[in-house]
Amino acid sequence: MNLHVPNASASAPGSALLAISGGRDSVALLHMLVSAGLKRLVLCHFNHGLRGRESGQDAAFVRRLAVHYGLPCEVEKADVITWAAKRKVSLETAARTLRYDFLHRMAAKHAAARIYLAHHADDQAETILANLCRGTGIGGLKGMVMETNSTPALCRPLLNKTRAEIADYVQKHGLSFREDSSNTSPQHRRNRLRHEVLPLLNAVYAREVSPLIVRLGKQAERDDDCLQQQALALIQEEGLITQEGRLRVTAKLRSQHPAVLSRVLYFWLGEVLGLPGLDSESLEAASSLLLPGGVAKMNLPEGRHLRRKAGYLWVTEPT
Ligand SMILES: Nc1ncnc2c1ncn2[C@@H]1O[C@H](COP(=O)(O)OP(=O)(O)OP(=O)(O)O)[C@@H](O)[C@H]1O
Repeated sequence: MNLHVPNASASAPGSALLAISGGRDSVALLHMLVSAGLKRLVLCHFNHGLRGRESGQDAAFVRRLAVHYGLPCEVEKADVITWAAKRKVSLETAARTLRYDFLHRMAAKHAAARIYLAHHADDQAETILANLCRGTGIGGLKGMVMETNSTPALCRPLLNKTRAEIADYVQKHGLSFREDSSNTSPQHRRNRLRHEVLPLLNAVYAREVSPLIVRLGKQAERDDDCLQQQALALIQEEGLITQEGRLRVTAKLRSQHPAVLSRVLYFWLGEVLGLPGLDSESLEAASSLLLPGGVAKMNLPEGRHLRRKAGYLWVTEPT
């Protein structure tokens, strides 16, 4: 299997982490990364403790893999259930948040510039479909990116490979891995997409729909990048964002295509002000505040408000 592995040369500076569950995909990626010559790899496993004894056995399996490959290993356990209950979030959200927090701490500890994840094309199709059903804009249609610009970068070298290709690889190389019993539980929406929705779509359209969804994701990424660049150039040229974090409503801003407008608003509200829970619907509604004579106030998630007055938009915090 041809795999593009950034930073694989043995002389590359710094180390990299592999987020490893012990499942088929991350075990395959471990084998590929080592085969590609990546030497300074740290295996990182997060024990969510959600599957009783099975969770402990996964962690023990990953430790044995690390010994087998002669690589360092970090394992951490957290009480995901209590954490989720305290913050009133779903177990899935809590598990993801705590796992990424662990991975970022480990990246700092090992001065790692990259975190490898074993997401593949079928995961990508499920992610895009899930985003679609939650009410995404084009941004959500992009799904996951192969490599983020962040530090540390999140790298997904398997994103173009299908689950079947990875299964073939694992079989060909005789790799053993852990089966996750929760991967079949219909309690998780993700599993229902995987085991019920996608097979039904395949049957209805008499073809594999995942590659089509992945292709749409790539097109969305390209088009969205172009619109984002236009929006960022406009923000800079016009000096749209003030030091106090307000948005200047200029004639040039108002004359923009709605696709550019919504990206200006997303950049301002999401990236600069860091507001959570912005979906395409609220961005569209926010665009209407830019129109002369349109509404001058709208509700934002978490009790905030967006207001327009005297040529500026700004956000008021909940009282
Ligand atoms: N417990 C964990 N500890 C560390 N990394 C994890 C863990 N669970 C998942 N990951 C990382 O996140 C990626 C995506 O997670 P996902 O839940 O889709 O994978 P999985 O089906 O549990 O495992 P795998 O991808 O290894 O078969 C994994 O490929 C792996 O890189």
